[in-house]
Amino acid sequence: MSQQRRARIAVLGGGAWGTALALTALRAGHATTIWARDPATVEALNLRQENPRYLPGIRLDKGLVSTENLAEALAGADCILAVIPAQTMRDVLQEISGLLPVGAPLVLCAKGIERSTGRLLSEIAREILPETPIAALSGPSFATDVARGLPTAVTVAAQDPALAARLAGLLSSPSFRCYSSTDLTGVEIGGALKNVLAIAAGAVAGAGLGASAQAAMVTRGFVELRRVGAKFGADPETLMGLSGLGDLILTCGSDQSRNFAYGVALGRGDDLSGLKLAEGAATAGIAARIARENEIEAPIIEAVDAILAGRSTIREAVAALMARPLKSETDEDMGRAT
Ligand SMILES: NC(=O)C1=CN([C@@H]2O[C@H](COP(=O)(O)OP(=O)(O)OC[C@H]3O[C@@H](n4cnc5c(N)ncnc54)[C@H](OP(=O)(O)O)[C@@H]3O)[C@@H](O)[C@H]2O)C=CC1
Ligand SMILES: O=C(CO)COP(=O)(O)O
Repeated sequence: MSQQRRARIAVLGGGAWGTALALTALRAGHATTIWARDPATVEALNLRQENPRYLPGIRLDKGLVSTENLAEALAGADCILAVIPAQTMRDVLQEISGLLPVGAPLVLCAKGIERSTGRLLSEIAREILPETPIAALSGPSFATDVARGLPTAVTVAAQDPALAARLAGLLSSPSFRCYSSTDLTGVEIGGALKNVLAIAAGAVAGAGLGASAQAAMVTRGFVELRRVGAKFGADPETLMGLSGLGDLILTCGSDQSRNFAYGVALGRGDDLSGLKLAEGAATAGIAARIARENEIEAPIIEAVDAILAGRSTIREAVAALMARPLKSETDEDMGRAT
């Protein structure tokens, strides 16, 4: 879909993905303001066209504006991109309620499930901002690739098909292609759970268990992602798309993924403190709980949770996975995957 008129876009979050998405909005022709809470980041974005903390070494396009003032960032915005970690989303949405321009859609760009409640980010947003149209953006997209202008495709989902299509048109540019979807839940589940599976794949790599084990882990992990998705009412086709399978392919095999890198460190037995944001570490426990409470078979997600919680070692977890009762690879349970 072609680019739409010049709009005002507010991006909440001056991290790697917030900065990269702000660049895409700018490149799509929109007046774009980043809200960041860190004064040094605001100054670097405004005065030096760089974000040394989160995108070191990347020269940013001219024209990006940043502010520490939330009301200033949101004033007159036609669209708001929420790009802060999933576990902080509730607090930030509470901060912006009362400041949002009427009718301006909120696009959730974080990938995770709220640890304390098991809620998807769209559910939290609807709870706090009942009048605001809600959408989500997800898919295989490393911030550094996007900031460098490398070709990238993602999915933008909203329950209202017209809103999804409008946002896809608004945010697309020659190097950033947005597909639209009405399966908001599916897109959110895919993005949240692939992070947990990327930790599993990284742990297998870090523990030196081999490429074959890694492929098996990703494939069987994808079955679990589809099972959980089915329980939430996600369309299986969505999970086969950019936000499910696409993002798994990207993040389960690349050190560029912070979740994969976290898993590698876990597998090697390295110190995990000081690593970059790995959303899967926060989502694993709640994803495992959701699976248990809904009687969904999700042994890999449960293993990641058990390892992170110190209840199991990687070798014990892998041995337990290998010792599970033999079964058919596919059957009639949920999209034929078991
Ligand atoms: N990086 C990527 O390639 C991609 C990331 N994502 C998703 O985007 C989300 C954000 O990731 P990303 O930008 O990479 O993370 P970063 O760690 O790079 O940046 C996080 C940003 O959020 C800010 N922040 C953290 N907590 C709060 C808070 N309580 N209130 C306000 N601001 C806060 C940080 O501010 P401060 O510096 O002050 O701490 C920082 O600006 C994650 O859910 C991630 O999964 C999705 C696709 C790609
Ligand atoms: O979600 C991402 C790419 O699509 C980024 O992955 P990481 O958060 O693992 O770096």
